[in-house]
Amino acid sequence: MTIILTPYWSKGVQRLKPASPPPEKLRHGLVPSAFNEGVHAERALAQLRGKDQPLEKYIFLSRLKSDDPDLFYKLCLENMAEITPIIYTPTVGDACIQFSHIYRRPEGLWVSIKDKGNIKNVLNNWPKIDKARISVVTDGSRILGLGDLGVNGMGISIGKLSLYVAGAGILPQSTIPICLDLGTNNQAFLEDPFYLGLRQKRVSEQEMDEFMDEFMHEMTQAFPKMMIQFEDFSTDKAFRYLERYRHQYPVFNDDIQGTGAVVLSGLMNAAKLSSAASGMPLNAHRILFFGAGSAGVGVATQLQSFFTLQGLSVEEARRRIWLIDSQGLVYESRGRLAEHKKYFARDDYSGPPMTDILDIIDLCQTYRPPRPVHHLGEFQPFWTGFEMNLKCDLHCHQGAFTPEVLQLMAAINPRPIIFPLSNPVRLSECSFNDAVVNTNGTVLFASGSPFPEQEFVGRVLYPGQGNNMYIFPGLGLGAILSRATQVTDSMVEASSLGLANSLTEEEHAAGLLYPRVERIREISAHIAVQVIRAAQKANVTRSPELAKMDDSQLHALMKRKMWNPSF
Ligand SMILES: NC(=O)C1=CN([C@@H]2O[C@H](COP(=O)(O)OP(=O)(O)OC[C@H]3O[C@@H](n4cnc5c(N)ncnc54)[C@H](OP(=O)(O)O)[C@@H]3O)[C@@H](O)[C@H]2O)C=CC1
Ligand SMILES: CC(=O)C(=O)O
Ligand SMILES: [Mg+2]
Repeated sequence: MTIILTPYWSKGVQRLKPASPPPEKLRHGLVPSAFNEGVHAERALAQLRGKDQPLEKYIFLSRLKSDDPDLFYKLCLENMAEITPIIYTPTVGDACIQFSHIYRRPEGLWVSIKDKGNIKNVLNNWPKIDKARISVVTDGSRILGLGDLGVNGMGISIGKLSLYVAGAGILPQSTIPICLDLGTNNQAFLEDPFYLGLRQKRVSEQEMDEFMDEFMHEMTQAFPKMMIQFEDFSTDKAFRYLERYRHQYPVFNDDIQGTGAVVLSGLMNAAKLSSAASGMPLNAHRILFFGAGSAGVGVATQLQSFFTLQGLSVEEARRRIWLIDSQGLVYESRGRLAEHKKYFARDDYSGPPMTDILDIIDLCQTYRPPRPVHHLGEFQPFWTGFEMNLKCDLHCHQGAFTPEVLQLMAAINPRPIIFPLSNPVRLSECSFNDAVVNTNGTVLFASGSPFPEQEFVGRVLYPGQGNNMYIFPGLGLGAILSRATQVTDSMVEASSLGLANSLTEEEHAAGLLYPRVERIREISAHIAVQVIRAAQKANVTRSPELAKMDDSQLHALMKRKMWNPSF
């Protein structure tokens, strides 16, 4: 039996925790005589499985994490496929909606607009200041596809950081979930007596800019070794703050860049499978996005950059992208467009607004570029659509990929690539089952939240999970260990290529687009090595000693640095 301190928020309070192996003299009388750690882990798993509702499981695990982090992470690591959907999407979506109701004890840092001018002191209250390495920061303004959840968004920062620990072996004490309380426009929350945030509407853009400038400055002062992940800011803020700080601080936006990387990776593997049927390389595809927000435009940007590496001109690459937003096809002459949509807006369509997805697919399919483009398959009569989006207040668009859409995709593609990436599950644009049935089993599928495998005419088909959770743990680990001063585009791209080529023979043979989640640590180590190499090339590292290591030494270092639960 060892004695450990309870987590930072109740400094000074001591609590007993069985540890392995328990020294006999401390142990006697403090635990039941037949207590055994192995059995205890099984007991905890049985308790978890005994709960009926996903939210109850979430609450159980959340309590377990604060009582006994070693046991919590042991269970996570040994049961990744079962536990990830509880601590992360989809259940974390319900947990965020209910956060103020299920709240039990503090976890993470809360910085509010009332702290403006005093943020330094708030950050300095963090007890493990010298250990801090990674923070996930949200302002709760666009949590998953659930809209403005105000400070309830803390649940997403907590969930992502649990995956940093489980998926990349970051020390639990090195993680800081942060929620910025800048008000909320969610009226139901403002009227909810249990709501944990300020009772005020969101502050103006100017006020938020001033707050963010102070916050970012103080973060790097208080935590000089910190990497910052921006998470689930609403579209305009996501783009604005990434641009504002990315060249000044080590920061990346998970929804724009992490999603760009994970989707490019899945698409590369999907294109290999589809090209076996069509002979068409990835850079010859046309990509249709359902949703033109931070995720859609983030992925489009990542793909465009990849296409240029594959030999397309910037203009040719741009023309591969088609965007749909809430008003339909995004094109220049449609009228005023938000800044982030302008670059990919079509300039070769000027008719009336197109709002029907089937019509847009037709237009995209029959589109011919203004100038002939040599050997890249531009004139092949099919395209690939993959799609994403949807906000919470738009529940009617859940299931936007109707049977007709799926059937049309299957009619024009031997292996249609369909990625319904919206989270959580209930906002998915289609289910795996619908995609399989309506494409006669030919679909190459990845969704944001997990779906079960399907049997189809005697074969088992596996859905992919195209979720940035495959990227950020490895990207963050690489950035932390190289002590990167910035997160460059090349580092993000390296994470994507690292993920794409991390599948085993067996995973390729099973037709998977992403590796099995049980291998997440191995994958994160692999990604981190690629990220470090990219950081070195870009001259943004502060760890010169890593440059002297070859890849296998670096890989071994990653493994050594990973924290393991001591249960
Ligand atoms: N799988 C993954 O790893 C990730 C998944 N996501 C998921 O993607 C979804 C979107 O995220 P994000 O892009 O950041 O959100 P944003 O709010 O930035 O963008 C949403 C986009 O959807 C469009 N839209 C809304 N309603 C409709 C509609 N009825 N028809 C067509 N388009 C519509 C919006 O149009 P308009 O611009 O006109 O308002 C906007 O372009 C969320 O569900 C999120 O959980 C996000 C990040 C990663
Ligand atoms: C996965 C994720 O980051 C999102 O849905 O916002
Ligand atoms: Mg997100």
